[in-house]
Amino acid sequence: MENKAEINPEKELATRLETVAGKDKTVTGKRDKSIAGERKKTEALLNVEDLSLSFTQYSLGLRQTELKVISNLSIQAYKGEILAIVGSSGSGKSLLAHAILGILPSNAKLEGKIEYDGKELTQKRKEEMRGKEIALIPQAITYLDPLMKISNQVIGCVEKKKEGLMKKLQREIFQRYDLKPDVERMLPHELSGGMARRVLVSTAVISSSKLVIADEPTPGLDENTLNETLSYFKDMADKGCAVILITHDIEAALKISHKIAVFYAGTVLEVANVEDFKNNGGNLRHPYTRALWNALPQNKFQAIKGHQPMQDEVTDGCIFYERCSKKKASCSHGTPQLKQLNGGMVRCNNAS
Ligand SMILES: Nc1ncnc2c1ncn2[C@@H]1O[C@H](COP(=O)(O)OP(=O)(O)OP(=O)(O)O)[C@@H](O)[C@H]1O
Ligand code: NI
Repeated sequence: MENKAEINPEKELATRLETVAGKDKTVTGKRDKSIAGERKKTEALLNVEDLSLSFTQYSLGLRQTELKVISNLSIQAYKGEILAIVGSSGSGKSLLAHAILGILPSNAKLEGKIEYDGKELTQKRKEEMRGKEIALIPQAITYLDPLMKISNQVIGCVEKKKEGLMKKLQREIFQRYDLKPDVERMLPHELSGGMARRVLVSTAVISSSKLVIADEPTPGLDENTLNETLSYFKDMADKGCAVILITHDIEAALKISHKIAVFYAGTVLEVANVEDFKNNGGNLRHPYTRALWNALPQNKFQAIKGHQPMQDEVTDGCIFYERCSKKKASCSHGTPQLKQLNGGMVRCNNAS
C-alpha cells in the first residue's frame, strides 16, 4: 500500500530534471489568493491535531518529572503551499519537525494525532517515509555525516541499478544550485555555510519528497543567498510539494509563504494568511502576532515586555496572559480554544 515512494526511474528523472531546470528564481511572493477557509475543502497532506509532547526527566537521579514542551498543537500543511512556522526560541518548532519525522529522543512522550495523506503517521510509517516522501532540511548543518562524501549523502541509499540515474540527477541539481562539480567529492568540513545549506536543500529535492520541512534554513545568509534559498522552497511548492518553513525571519516568511503559524510556548496562537500582514497588520487576529508585526524593522522594532513562559511555569489561563495588552479577567482561567476566524485560526477569547 505504501509503495508511492517507489520510483519509476525514467519518468521520475524526467519530471525531476524539469523541476530543477531553468526555473525563475525571483521571489515576488505572488500567489493564488487561496485562504485557509477556502482550502478547507481540500484534504491536508499533513494534519497535526492536538499534539502534546513531554520529556521524562530525573532530578538528582531520584524524582521523575514530566516536562511538557508542546501542548494542544494543531496545524495543517497543503500541497502546493508554504506554511511558515514562526515563534520565539524554545516555542517547539524544531520538536514539531522531529515529531513528524519520528526522530525524537527516547524519553519523549508524544500524544495526539499526526496524519499524512489521510492516514495515521505511525512511527513505522515515519521511518519508511523519512528521506523519501517526507524530507527534513535540518536546523544544524552538523546533521551531515562528517565522514561521508557529499555525493553519497545527497543520493542516499539507492539500488545499484538506479545509481547512474541518481548521479545524473544529483549533478543537474548541483548545477542548478551553483554547486561546482568538485563539491560531490568533498567532505562536509570542506564546505562553506552557504554551500552546506544548498547541499541540504539538494538532498530534499533529489528525494522527490512531497512534504519538505525546512528548519531555519536561512540564518546568517546575505540578501542574495537568502532570496536564492527562498526560491528553492517556492520551486518545491510550485511543483506541488507541501513545504513547512520554520524560521525566525518573518520578513523572509512573508516573501514566499501562504500561511504563517505563530507558535508560543509549545502551542499555536494564530494561523494567518500572508495577506493579513498587509495594511499594517490590521487583519491579524492575536495580540502576539500583532506584537511580532510591530517588532519588525519597518515598524520600528516595538517590542513588548516580558518573556515566553518556561515549561515549568504552570499557567491556568491563556498562555499569553502575562504579556497581553487586551486581556480581561476571564482570560486568567481556562485555555482558550483554537477557533476559526476570517479564513485563519486564533487562540484568543477576545478575537472576533
Ligand atoms: N531532549 C529534550 N529534553 C528536554 N527538553 C527539551 C529537549 N529538546 C528540546 N527541549 C526543550 O523544548 C523546548 C522546545 O524546543 P525546540 O527545539 O522545539 O525549540 P525551537 O522553537 O525550535 O527553538 P529555536 O528557535 O531556538 O530553534 C525548548 O525549551 C527546549 O529546551
Ligand atoms: Ni529550532
